[in-house]
Amino acid sequence: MMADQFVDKCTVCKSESLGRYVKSVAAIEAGETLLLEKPLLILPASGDKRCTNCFRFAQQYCGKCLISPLCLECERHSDFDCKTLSDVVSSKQQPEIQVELLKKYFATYNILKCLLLYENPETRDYFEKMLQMESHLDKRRNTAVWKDHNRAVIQPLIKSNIVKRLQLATRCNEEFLQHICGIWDVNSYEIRAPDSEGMRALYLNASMLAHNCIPNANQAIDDQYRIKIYANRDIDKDEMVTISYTNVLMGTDDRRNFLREGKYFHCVCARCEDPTELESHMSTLICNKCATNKQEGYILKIDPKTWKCSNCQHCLKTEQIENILEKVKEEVFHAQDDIRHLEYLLTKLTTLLHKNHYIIVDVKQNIANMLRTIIRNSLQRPGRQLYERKIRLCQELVVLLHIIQPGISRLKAIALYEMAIASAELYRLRFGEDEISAQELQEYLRKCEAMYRESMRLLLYEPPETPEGQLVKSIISELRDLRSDIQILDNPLPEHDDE
Ligand SMILES: C[S@@+](CC[C@H](N)C(=O)[O-])C[C@H]1O[C@@H](n2cnc3c(N)ncnc32)[C@H](O)[C@@H]1O
Repeated sequence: MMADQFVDKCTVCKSESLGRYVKSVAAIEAGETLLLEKPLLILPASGDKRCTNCFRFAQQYCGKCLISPLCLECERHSDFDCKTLSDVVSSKQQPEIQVELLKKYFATYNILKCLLLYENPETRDYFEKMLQMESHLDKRRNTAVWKDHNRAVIQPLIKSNIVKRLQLATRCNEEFLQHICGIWDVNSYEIRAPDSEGMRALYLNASMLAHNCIPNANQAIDDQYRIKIYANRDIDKDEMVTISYTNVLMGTDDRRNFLREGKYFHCVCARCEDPTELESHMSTLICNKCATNKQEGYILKIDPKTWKCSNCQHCLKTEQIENILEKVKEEVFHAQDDIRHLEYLLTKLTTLLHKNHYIIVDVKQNIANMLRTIIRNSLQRPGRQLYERKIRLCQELVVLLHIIQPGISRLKAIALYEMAIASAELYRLRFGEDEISAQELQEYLRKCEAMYRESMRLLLYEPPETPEGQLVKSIISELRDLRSDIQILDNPLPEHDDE
């Protein structure tokens, strides 16, 4: 449970607008580890009931304390938690603990886990540090999320009488419990559960990093739920160290909404403030007036209410754009899982949206994923068009990622890896059909080798026990095969003389 500190090159500062944030006090090189930290606590995602011992889905309760959720395979959980809770639950003191209420509103257990940090003298300091985290209590007061927590967690917890028996009893009023709920909503990281679904983890130090949509640091979580923060580019002395709280493949409106609704701030980073999103055009529409006149015009958001063509100055209201996007999203939804339909839609949408628009990128990602499955599961060798299409999609994604994730990027590494696999297969196929010479094949395979190497370079800083870390092993094995092919092409076997 020990919380590890940031390296000496980082320090925690405070400002009016950001609260606490992390800054570099010396130059940092791309790839340098800035923090490796164990979680303070892991909790299920909202609506899930997970085993408090192993985090698989829970089907029963601990036979001793009666309220800790467990899976069918786990019989025990933390000795301290179990003893504290069973003492409380089995005590004859009045008013009686409403165990059934706690079970019915099982999210109450998440807050109990936080309160148990205080009960345990060994973790009490961590609990107090947790309380210093930002909860945006005032911005959340009486909002839908506040009311939800009140209904499903806080009131049942208070009515169950359990908090009255804890050492924290006098502090455990609605406001205090809302503060803890807010801390989790604002500061927790989404992590992968054993079944690959999501759960949440809280880290005392990693929670202090500010957000930027083009961050200079990446986060990675290993199989023991430790978080690693590393620089994704060189960071100058006195720069703010930032990570991204959002998905980089979302458009500005969606990123800003996510940050406003979940993290309670308005992002003013370089990407959000630029209507072209640093020329990536991930939210740009095509001006059909200009297109009719065979001109190129891009419709960009120039203020919260207006979108304007960069060429003919034609304006649209934000509601009009929202209606267009709503319809497009519906069409995409109906085309799900049908690769031909998605390809058709893509052709249709490119007259309406920029080729890098986030909806187009999403459709392309869907197609690329389906192609991966088709290529992998084909009994016969898949047709070359499939490989060509896959390569093109990966190339386009890599070009886009150079703009929106310019430094060390996991997504770029994966796209390069998939591009290298498909390219090597395609060139081998073309060689097999006598379409390219041995020398050309060798040149192409060398290009694939360069892609694999670049992919590996981008994944070097990922902890080995993550899917991306494991990918490095696959790349090494692919590289070995590739090099052996290149070598054979260098020294072809002598022609077999049949006579
Ligand atoms: C995970 S916490 C970061 C630590 C927090 N500043 C503190 O003092 O505990 C997230 C909160 O930090 C602030 N924050 C982070 N990045 C920000 C940014 N780019 N602009 C404004 N506020 C930001 C917001 O208040 C946000 O809800």
